[in-house]
Amino acid sequence: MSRAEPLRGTITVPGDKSISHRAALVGALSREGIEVDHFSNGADCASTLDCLRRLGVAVEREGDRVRVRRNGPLAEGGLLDAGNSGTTARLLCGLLSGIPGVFSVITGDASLRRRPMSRVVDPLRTLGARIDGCDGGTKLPLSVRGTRLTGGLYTLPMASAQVKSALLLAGLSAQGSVTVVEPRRSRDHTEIMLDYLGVPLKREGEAVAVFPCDDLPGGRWTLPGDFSSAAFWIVAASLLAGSDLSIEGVNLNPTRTGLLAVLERMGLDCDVLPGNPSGGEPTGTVTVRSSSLKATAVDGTEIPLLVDELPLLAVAATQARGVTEVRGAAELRVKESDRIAAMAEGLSALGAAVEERPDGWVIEGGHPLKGGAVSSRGDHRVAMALAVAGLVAEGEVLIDDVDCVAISYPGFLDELRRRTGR
Ligand SMILES: O=C(O)C1=C[C@@H](OP(=O)(O)O)[C@@H](O)[C@H](O)C1
Ligand SMILES: C=C(OP(=O)(O)O)C(=O)O
Repeated sequence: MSRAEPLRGTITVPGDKSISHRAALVGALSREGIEVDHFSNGADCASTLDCLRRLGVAVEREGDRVRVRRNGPLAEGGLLDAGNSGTTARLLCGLLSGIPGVFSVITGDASLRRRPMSRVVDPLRTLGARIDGCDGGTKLPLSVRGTRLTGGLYTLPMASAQVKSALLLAGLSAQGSVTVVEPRRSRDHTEIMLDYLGVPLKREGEAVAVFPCDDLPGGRWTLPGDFSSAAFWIVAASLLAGSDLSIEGVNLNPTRTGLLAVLERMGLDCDVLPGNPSGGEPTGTVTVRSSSLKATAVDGTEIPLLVDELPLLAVAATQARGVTEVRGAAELRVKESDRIAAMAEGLSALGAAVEERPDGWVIEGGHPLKGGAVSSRGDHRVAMALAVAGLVAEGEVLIDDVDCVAISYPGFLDELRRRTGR
């Protein structure tokens, strides 16, 4: 089979998925509402918009422009289907638990119904939330009977932007302030957005506090490209000889760009050109050239800054000189699939030397990849990471269930084929 063509020129990626969810949810708490351009075209954010429509929120979508506005009190939502989206389920759970008189049941697809929900249910219950669900409220479906929550302080046992954001959204309709303390900073898009819109918020180190606010100010802005989607192009360009690719208008929030720091340590040849901030978020252009990578070690302190990019880092590690070790990433076992097992299985099937650990991998680089049949396990990030591995494999790589890519990046595989010929 022919080799993949180098990646050259410029590219843009879909609007940030995490920020799109948040813009929609914040809009639902505002009579003025939000209007954003470059809203994510992924299925996860469509799930958030569908849930909000069911709650009687005014949602309009024209291409990648989305308007969301609170249209009177929220209606009984009935059954809210978060699909494959952990962010939708967990953030909605927080938002709805504080709205008196609104009863809803949040559910999701088979993957989401396996994922842990006690991480949001337990802290919300300490504020007085009335939530029940499968396995004692640890799994979806969850029933949420909205009630006036108390304020309080919650110290998170793990760095999780979803748990933090669920609590902050709940706090906006509580009786007193809600403070969340994280062991390490996770993505801070909720804080940045509330601050950008002028919602009172206090940040001190890893603590953030919100105050009751029954009608949020609205706003209009353009969302940056999703760094997690750009990441596939960054790694692909670094691995393909002769590449020189610029990804424009991408979010450069340091709580998201941990992969760049790790790859730079591995010898990535790249430039970052800052652009204009959008909605309070830093953005810019990332230019990547083919690079000769060497191994590195990543531990728990860095994990929150590249949690969704770890499957892709595993691919880069198979092509680096030396042994790369990723530790402290047990969270990957409770994502859309068990991403530690999925990548160990997939990359090993292609000839990589990958040892699976409870909380990561040990990967000996430099073994040439061959073709083969691999499983995405229905997980969008696994499917796309394996597609990037396929670019440098000697034979054809067949990935099952690739439609899951539409969860975060619907056009990815077509664009990859068009640009690389593979
Ligand atoms: O808040 C968010 O938008 C997200 C937070 C992360 O999850 P955790 O909060 O579970 O770390 C991340 O993996 C997910 O893709 C999106
Ligand atoms: C883990 C992810 O998303 P979520 O938790 O929203 O399903 C992801 O997009 O990689």
